[in-house]
Amino acid sequence: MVADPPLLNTQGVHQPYTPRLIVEVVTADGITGVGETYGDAKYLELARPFAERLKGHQVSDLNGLFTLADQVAVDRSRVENAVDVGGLRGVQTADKLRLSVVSAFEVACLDALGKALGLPVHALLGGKVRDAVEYSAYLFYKWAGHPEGVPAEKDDWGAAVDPAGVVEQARRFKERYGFTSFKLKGGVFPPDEEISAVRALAEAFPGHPLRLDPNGAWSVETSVKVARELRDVLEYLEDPALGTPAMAEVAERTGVPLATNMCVTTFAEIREAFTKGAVQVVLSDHHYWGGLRNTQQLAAVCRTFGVGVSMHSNTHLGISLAAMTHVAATVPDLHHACDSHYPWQSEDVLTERLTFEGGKVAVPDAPGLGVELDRERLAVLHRRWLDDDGALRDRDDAAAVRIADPEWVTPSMPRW
Ligand SMILES: O=C([O-])C(=O)C[C@H](O)[C@@H](O)C(=O)[O-]
Ligand SMILES: [Mg+2]
Repeated sequence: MVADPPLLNTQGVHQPYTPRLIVEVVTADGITGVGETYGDAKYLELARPFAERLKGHQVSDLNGLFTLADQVAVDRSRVENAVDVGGLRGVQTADKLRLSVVSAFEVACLDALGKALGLPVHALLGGKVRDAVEYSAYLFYKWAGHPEGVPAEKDDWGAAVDPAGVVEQARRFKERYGFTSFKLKGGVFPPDEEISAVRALAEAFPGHPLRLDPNGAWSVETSVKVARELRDVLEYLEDPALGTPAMAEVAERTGVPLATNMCVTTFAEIREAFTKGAVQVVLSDHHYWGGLRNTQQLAAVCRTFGVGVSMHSNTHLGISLAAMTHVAATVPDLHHACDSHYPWQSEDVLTERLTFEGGKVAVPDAPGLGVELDRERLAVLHRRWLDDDGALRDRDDAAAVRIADPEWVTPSMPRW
């Protein structure tokens, strides 16, 4: 479990620790490869039997991973009527769960294969077309600390609950990491307040690309209003409303580009969304899409339809950032900076953290992912998971708010 600051979203607030699953494959020759994905119980339940089936499998047989995953049963009660990560990434299905698990193993196999061949992962994916991948700062409304009585790592970011706080946070992101584009997680405060925050960012950072992402918290009418008010400063609006028909209406009525990591999360959802003009940029979460090669395939489909592609992230560690960076380096038409939670994570399982210079991560050229697992750090984070009584083993952003406000109920959507 990895320390996470009290970041606010429309469902609640991040708990002090978030579970991540670290996967390690070992070849017959003793070469190891690492991967990372979501670590809630439902992912672990699937990863264990899946790992059993992989014994004796070739690390180069990446297509075979999907066939094997289909043989692993998913507990239907885990996915029926469930929404993933507190409802922030659309409806959960057995297939999406399987793909998220496969992604960690695919990355681990690529890491091992690259080390065996002396090639970086990007070379196994066809070769990099850029030497550094650009990321945007991922701004969050944020409390100064977790609710009283909750033991957690201290962070030095302070609170951000109004436009001035958001601008200050952005300034520090720019100073520390050189980011030049900013994504604000919205859906937290009434839309007018979030419009003011984006306006304040536009004034403080003229010409910098800005995005606002309320995770589908607005009705079509609210989305249209916000889009019209911010059209002159937004690079894109991300998931203002839930679902393809609502997104299509907002796009049609405003002409403001819409991005998504909620209404297009599988290949099956592409046809309707693209035909209706519902989205102009698809943001791949490589875990959710089933790995790096599926992300490349998504990019090819987007290119075919003239739709943009980029990547978004969730709370994650350096293995996932390295994986994102390798695949992003191979996507020819990457015209929007990817977003990453990584700067919010004070902890990692790597011997050396990845760094952002000028808002970019240099594409590693060492064999495999180019990262090394720090087993001691991993053991510390694992010990925290073992010691947890179960309260934090599944991410639950509403539970974290209820500690401060017992009356809190998860808002029904659209919230505004
Ligand atoms: O772009 C997004 O929608 C996300 O990154 C979803 C995340 O779950 C984010 O909202 C969070 O972690 O609070
Ligand atoms: Mg989003």
